[in-house]
Amino acid sequence: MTDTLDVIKQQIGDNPVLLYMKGSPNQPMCGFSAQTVQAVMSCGRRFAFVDILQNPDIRAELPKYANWPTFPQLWINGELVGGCDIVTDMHAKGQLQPLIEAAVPADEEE
Ligand SMILES: N[C@@H](CCC(=O)N[C@@H](CS)C(=O)NCC(=O)O)C(=O)O
Ligand code: FES
Repeated sequence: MTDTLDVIKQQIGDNPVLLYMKGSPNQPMCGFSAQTVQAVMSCGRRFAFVDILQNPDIRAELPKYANWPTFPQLWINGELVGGCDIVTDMHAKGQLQPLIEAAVPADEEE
């Protein structure tokens, strides 16, 4: 349990933009994850992801740590932004792009 929490904290701390999702960006395994990853990808910056279907321990522990019951979860700069509803809404309002651009400056891209 403690180990899983350490892994989660490290992932969140190490990655300025991190998406916990079902499946992968190229092969999302749920419509909520598909919509969310599409919004994140459209912002054109590199981001990390964790497939929680491949990591049942994280699937079990993260909702408690995050105080957020479902997936996907988008974390930016160590803070939970939200799930599919919030992320797609922010994207529609033009609020997601500036947030991601600020977290991952273009000149840090490879
Ligand atoms: N309204 C939610 C939809 C996400 C959702 O309902 N996710 C469910 C089904 S994919 C979930 O993660 N359930 C817990 C689980 O599968 O571990 C959002 O905005 O993210
Ligand atoms: S896996 Fe069934 S709604 Fe996401």
